[in-house]
Amino acid sequence: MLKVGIIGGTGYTGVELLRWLAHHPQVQIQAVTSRAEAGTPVANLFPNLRGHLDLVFTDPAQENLTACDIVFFATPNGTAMQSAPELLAAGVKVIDLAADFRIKAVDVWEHWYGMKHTCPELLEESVYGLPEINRAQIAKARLVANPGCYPTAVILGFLPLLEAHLIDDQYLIADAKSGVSGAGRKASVPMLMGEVGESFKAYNVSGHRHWPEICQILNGFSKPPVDLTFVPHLVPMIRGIEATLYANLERDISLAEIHTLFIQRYQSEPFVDILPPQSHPETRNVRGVNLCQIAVHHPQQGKRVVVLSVIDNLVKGAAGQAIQNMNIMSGLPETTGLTGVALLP
Ligand SMILES: NC(=O)C1=CN([C@@H]2O[C@H](COP(=O)(O)OP(=O)(O)OC[C@H]3O[C@@H](n4cnc5c(N)ncnc54)[C@H](OP(=O)(O)O)[C@@H]3O)[C@@H](O)[C@H]2O)C=CC1
Ligand SMILES: CC(=O)N[C@@H](CCC(=O)OP(=O)(O)O)C(=O)O
Repeated sequence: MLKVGIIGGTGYTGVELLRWLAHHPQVQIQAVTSRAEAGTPVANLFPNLRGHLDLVFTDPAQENLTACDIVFFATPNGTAMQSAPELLAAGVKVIDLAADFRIKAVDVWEHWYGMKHTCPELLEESVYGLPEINRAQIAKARLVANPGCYPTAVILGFLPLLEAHLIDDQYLIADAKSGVSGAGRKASVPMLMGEVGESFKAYNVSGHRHWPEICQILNGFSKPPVDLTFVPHLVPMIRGIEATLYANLERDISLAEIHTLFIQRYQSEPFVDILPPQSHPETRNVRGVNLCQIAVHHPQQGKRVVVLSVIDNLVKGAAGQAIQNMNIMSGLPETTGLTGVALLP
């Protein structure tokens, strides 16, 4: 059994980790922390876990996690970097759901995250935890940087086209929409029902911190670096991300051929599902499951390809992908404890 610790168990990604790990056949949760709720039984705060978990939140400052095999950080940016070096030195593997180890260039990270990195020496070693591109490195990693939610949806959508050099990498557009759980569980006025409900807006159009993350990964498949415009939006739903991706085709190609390219690229990926051409993926069809559904379009058979990509931000965009990474790092079948069907309606 894998001994697992979770730092930040009261947030949305933390409780999502608990929901999945409570029934993971190879996991024993050793500790789950919260500063504000230390001493509270987990099931008191989250009654959906009653009967599934018999744990009490503990104070991270009092918790010794060096006996764990793996520790998940489901904490704000800038938290995992404070304790990761000590855990790694004790032989504990670390999966950070935040962004501390996602960006390789420390100056870029410090610019976008507005703080000093406390262990830049770990940036080279950390592995970007997107199994669809980095499976072999994840299997050997001690430190995994779980991808951001928007980057997961956007990268998986553009990837087959860039790998096949089918599109102009100097003109990429990602128009993405997220539900409010993407902003976390902490109270904030802009996330109130009265502010978000019955409304729809773009935000951070001039620059969102996921832009350098997406570019860093896409640049691995492009020379020169990609020119990407990324525009996030907030929609009045709780879970889900829909990314509509636009690119210009470099040569004549039919929709059937583009579709075949996607099918072949992801044919052995358990958590990427390519829908029939011209489908319209819906966030509700991936709600609560570790899955990215993608469909391709070729409007008017013109020069533009449009890719639609949906995920649940808390599952394939966070906790589910983190458990997928844990399975790979531990030599377990990748789908262990991660199967399920989305709830409709
Ligand atoms: N929500 C989403 O869709 C996604 C989130 N992420 C990332 O995952 C991380 C967690 O997100 P989310 O669950 O939404 O966040 P929340 O704000 O909902 O939860 C944060 C958790 O971290 C704990 N925490 C806060 N500060 C500290 C600290 N200094 N030391 C230890 N624990 C701390 C909080 O509990 P307490 O204060 O009681 O200790 C709480 O349990 C973030 O970095 C986020 O960017 C990534 C992908 C998607
Ligand atoms: C709707 C909303 O606010 N979404 C968040 C992104 C999600 C997130 O938590 O960011 P990471 O994936 O980098 O951890 C935002 O735009 O800041």
